Amino acid sequence: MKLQIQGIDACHPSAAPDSAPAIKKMSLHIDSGEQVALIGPSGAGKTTLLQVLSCTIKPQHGSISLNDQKPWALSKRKLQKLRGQLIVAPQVPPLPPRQRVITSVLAGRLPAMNLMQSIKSLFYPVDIPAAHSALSKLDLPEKIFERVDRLSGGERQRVGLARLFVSPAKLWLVDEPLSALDPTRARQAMSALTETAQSNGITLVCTLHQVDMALAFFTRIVGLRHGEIEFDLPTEQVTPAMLKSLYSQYEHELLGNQDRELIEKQFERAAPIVVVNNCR
Ligand SMILES: Nc1ncnc2c1ncn2[C@@H]1O[C@H](COP(=O)(O)OP(=O)(O)OP(=O)(O)O)[C@@H](O)[C@H]1O
Repeated sequence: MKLQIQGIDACHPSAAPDSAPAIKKMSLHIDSGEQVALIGPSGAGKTTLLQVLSCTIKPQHGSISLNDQKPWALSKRKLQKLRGQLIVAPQVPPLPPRQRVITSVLAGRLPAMNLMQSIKSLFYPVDIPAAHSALSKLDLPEKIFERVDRLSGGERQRVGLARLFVSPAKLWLVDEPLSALDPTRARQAMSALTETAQSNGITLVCTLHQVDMALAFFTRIVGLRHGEIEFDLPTEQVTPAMLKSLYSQYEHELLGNQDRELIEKQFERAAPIVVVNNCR
């Protein structure tokens, strides 16, 4: 799916009336099948941008189009149909506690279903092989019939990501997919997401706090700060100086607990990290 925003201002519906827009005069074009990482300090507007792209937040100014359709000019029914062509993976997936993992995973198909199909699917999870295959990509197939409230935080996050793999959507909007994952699992998940998206021609837009992951797995990086795009570049053109400027006054977010020299070396690395696919 192709995305285009032009001169967008956007605010959260619950924001104070006098607050500055979370997204300011932003323009961005993303081609069908592209994989883009959104990085930047906390509060930069990454999640808000995903909400604008998912047609959850209506911009105050500017225009947006998805596959050349202007969502906010569509009828309710057509807007719903358009939303069915995309899927959002929030940072904390909304998983009903007593639900089985299989049902939660297959819920990835709900946005593309009508009401009757959705209700039926909640009671009769029919496609066990698809759920199993999706969970296997994240090394979690043995939990397929487990209850969601018996999973760890990282396992829940992986269930939320497994939804993407069963969805027919052509646009994946993924918010902080690695926040509850250890480094090995994080690489495994990132590898599964980018490889599956690429082989299925899916457009992937993903917010990340882990800059090294963004540099290792994405070909295009958009740096956001204070609701504006500070840079939008092919990964190989992103320099340590740009990253320092993007995170200036927020260096703790960039460096975390790692040594500055180590992370600078990571920025300079051109080749992707070697991914361990089976880490059990
Ligand atoms: N539900 C909300 N209601 C009102 N304002 C909000 C809401 N969510 C975010 N904001 C504001 O919008 C701005 C952008 O927030 P956003 O969540 O998009 O940033 P972010 O870059 O995703 O941050 P983080 O990395 O911490 O998730 C911030 O100033 C924030 O305070």
